[in-house]
Amino acid sequence: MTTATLLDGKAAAADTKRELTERVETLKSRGIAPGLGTVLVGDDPASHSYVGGKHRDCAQVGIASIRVELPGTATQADVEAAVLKLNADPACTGFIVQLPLPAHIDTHAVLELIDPAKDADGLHPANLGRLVLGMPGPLPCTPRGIIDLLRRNHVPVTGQQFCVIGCGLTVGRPLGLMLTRSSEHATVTLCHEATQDIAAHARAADVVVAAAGVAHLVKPDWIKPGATVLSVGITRTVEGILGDVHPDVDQVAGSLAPPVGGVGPMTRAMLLTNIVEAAERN
Ligand SMILES: Nc1nc(=O)c2c([nH]1)NC[C@@H]1CN(c3ccc(C(=O)N[C@@H](CCC(=O)O)C(=O)O)cc3)C=[N+]21
Repeated sequence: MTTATLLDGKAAAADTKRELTERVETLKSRGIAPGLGTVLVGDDPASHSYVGGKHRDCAQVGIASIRVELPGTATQADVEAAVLKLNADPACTGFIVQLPLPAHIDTHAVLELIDPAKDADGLHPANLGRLVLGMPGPLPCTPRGIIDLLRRNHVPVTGQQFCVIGCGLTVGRPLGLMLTRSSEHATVTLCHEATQDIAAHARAADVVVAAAGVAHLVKPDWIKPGATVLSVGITRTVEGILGDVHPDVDQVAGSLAPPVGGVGPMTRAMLLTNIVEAAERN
């Protein structure tokens, strides 16, 4: 039995960061200093580790970073005040509010307060609307990272059949929108909790994207031999990180993005790309 070719997100992210370092130099020579802001609420260790990674990335490519941390007891008004402050801060050219926010916070109200021109996640309603309309603007980082990872590995997209499992705000939903744009023109089946026979949809696909957050959901017999598979969702257990794709899928797939070192590093690289592009637009 053969094993799938690795879709190496770490290597692709390193290439992206090299390209961005040059663009940041050019911006600085024109007197523009890009700066990423992050708003982190509460003390979830995973969120702290992600945000820490984002600031390390910024330092690598020469982007300044502004870190705002609020306690888990922060009120709606506290979180909204932090957003308004970054909107007004000229040193911050783009920022994100790390999700998920604590349950007592109205996430949509917070996202809607972000200045759309500083929305580094592409999750403001105006920017999601621009995506639907095919207008230029910041794009959600994980779907953008998925498409870029496929492109850098010469995996065909146009005309291909995609099965996207999970239709959350940060991955599945915007990925479906991006893949069906005229620049990609893929055919997409978006599956979710109420889908009957997800396995049958997956078996019909040239590319399967698993972003449901259910450990080992996608089994080897769900995959058409030679298909491309991306394991995006993760579940943290005491034994370690489990992806949405069962490890034995490696024996059937043609290429595979693993749950660690796959799409994650590309998500971070696309955040930097959004920051640089926003600075270039202004
Ligand atoms: N407003 C907002 N925007 C996001 O983009 C966002 C978010 N909130 N909340 C959480 C999810 C998750 N996410 C990841 C980013 C990088 C890795 C990543 O770099 N992972 C490393 C491993 C890191 C580890 O060990 O945990 C890897 O795959 O090699 C993972 C997950 C961004 N998200």
